[in-house]
Amino acid sequence: MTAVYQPIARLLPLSARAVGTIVLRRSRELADCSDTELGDLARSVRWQLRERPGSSSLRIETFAVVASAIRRVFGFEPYGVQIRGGWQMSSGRLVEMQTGEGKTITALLPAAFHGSFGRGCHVATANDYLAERDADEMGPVFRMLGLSVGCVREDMSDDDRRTAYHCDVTYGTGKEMGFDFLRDCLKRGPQSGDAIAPIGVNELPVQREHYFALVDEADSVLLDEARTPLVIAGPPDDNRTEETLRHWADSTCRNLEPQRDFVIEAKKRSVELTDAGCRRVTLTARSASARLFPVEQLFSAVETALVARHVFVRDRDYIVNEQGEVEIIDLSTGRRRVGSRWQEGLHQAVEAKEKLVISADSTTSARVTIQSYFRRYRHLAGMTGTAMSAKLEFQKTYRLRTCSIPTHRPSRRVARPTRVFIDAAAKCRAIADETQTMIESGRPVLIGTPSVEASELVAAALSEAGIVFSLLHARRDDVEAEIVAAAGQASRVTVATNMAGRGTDIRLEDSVKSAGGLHVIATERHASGRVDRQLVGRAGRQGDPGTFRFVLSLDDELLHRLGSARIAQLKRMARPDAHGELRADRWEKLFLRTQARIERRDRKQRAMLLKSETKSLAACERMGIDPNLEWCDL
Ligand SMILES: Nc1ncnc2c1ncn2[C@@H]1O[C@H](COP(=O)(O)OP(=O)(O)OP(=O)(O)O)[C@@H](O)[C@H]1O
Repeated sequence: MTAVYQPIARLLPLSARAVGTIVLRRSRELADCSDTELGDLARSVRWQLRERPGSSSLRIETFAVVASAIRRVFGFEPYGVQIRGGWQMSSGRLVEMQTGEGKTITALLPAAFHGSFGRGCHVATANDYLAERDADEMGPVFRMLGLSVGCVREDMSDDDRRTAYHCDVTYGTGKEMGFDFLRDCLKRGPQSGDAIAPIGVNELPVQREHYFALVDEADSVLLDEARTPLVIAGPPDDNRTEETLRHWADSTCRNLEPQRDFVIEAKKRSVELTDAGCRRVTLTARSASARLFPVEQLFSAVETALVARHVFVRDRDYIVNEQGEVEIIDLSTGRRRVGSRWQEGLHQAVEAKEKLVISADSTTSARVTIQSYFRRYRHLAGMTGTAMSAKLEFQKTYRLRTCSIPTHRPSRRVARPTRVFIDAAAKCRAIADETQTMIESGRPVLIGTPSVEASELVAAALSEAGIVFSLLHARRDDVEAEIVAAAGQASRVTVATNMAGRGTDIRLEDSVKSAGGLHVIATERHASGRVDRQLVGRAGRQGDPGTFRFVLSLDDELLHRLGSARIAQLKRMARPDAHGELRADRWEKLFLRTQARIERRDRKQRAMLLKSETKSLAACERMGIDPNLEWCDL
């Protein structure tokens, strides 16, 4: 009978390519057996694997069984390159597979393999939409093999979370998993020392051991999000004094003048008061309660208020939701970071600027960096379309070796030459013209913008040109799945922030494929080149036709880091044509150089965070205390 495991006689050494051939051959042999027989075979292989976890023959059989289940559920079998990618991940590698090559299906192979050991396999993705989508769509494959699947979401109760983590395979965002780990640390309490008993102590943890994590969109989860540690806030400080201070600082900073009273450090996103500014602050009238603050605290509050007013922009860095709360927008994903708050009074300063109720400033109870959270896993693997450029960082930080998997079919994605304009208005006009040309030929267009604010600017230009479009950004995340599902229809125009730039699979109608596929217009270069490559990777997937173009301007957010004086100077030097267009061959380099500089700075910032974390971990280890709990008196 086909559904009986037969060890493969001669196995090693085997190349990943040969593994692909063997797995496919074996999975085709399993085509005749019933679903029940396949499930029984999966169970029997699983028990044997627990006895002999290192057996390559059993791993191949597991892959063949998963490949067979994929064919039954989706109607197609995995490609040889997907099996190669899955094999590398099951061996603890980080795999670069081009955008649209089918990484979600590929992940089933290593996830089912490691999920077989009954110790939990965590599939960490970049956002809730992807986690839920993948758990729903991939669930039937795991269930056919007798493996349980769960998904952790932000709004879940502890009991539901515990159930999800007790499944063989658990989907969720990297952040949510990190926060669950921290909440478990708080429940456990410090391992030694006279610490204050935490809230919820003695409750059961929700997570089990950290056995295997497979990180999807690995560069976003492990690098971009790793610049800020995950923090759980403790009990708030007294709020009345805070409120007085923030309101006073906000009204004071309105009377201060840039350059004379304060200097903005655009690169560091900070503001410093000059001597004249300090004098002006000291002389500003204060209410009785504001007089209680020492002068240094007043300076610092005014500087924070100035940052809130001049550096942080509504609808780019944050939105104000219907409940009148400030919600931070993650610049690399374009999504709201629910529950996240800026520290050191900045959140309150933004609330004062927006005339909202000032929330209490919280203290920190527990924290962990993304780096040290994922280094806890016994086995770590990952996949993304953009890994090779950060290969060294992955190796150094996570001890992850990166390998690149070729595409199944040659890519038919074509880059159209970049266009650069003198200002945002000229750029938006050109975007509207190009969109009009594309929709006339029956092609859908995806216009990627870096912020809610920028997407509304483009939207206004399209409306003016009479173009109908759908808008997707952090304030409209409830209609995300609907908009993405329609984005591949003929002549459909979608304007989206980075939310649609990663992971989204825009499926094309047949007529669209013959018209030339999806056209992506990237309206700015992002602070990271990887994010740009992800956005243009929405076109030309799975060997489909597709094109993309960068349309930039000297008003772009990326160039703000150069400072307003330098931008004004560049504009004076520029020689635009009658439509405001510049010679891209000369100007594109400016964008690429600025981007490279920011990437270097971000890399350094992550390295520094890891260094300081490593030091404090070593100190905690020497003292035998839990390094994630802040109330421990170090
Ligand atoms: N073996 C296969 N045969 C046919 N279609 C496939 C196969 N594998 C995946 N696909 C399809 O390819 C499309 C792209 O898949 P998916 O979104 O997983 O790509 P991806 O590599 O994760 O892309 P991205 O990097 O943009 O997230 C999906 O519609 C999926 O159903």
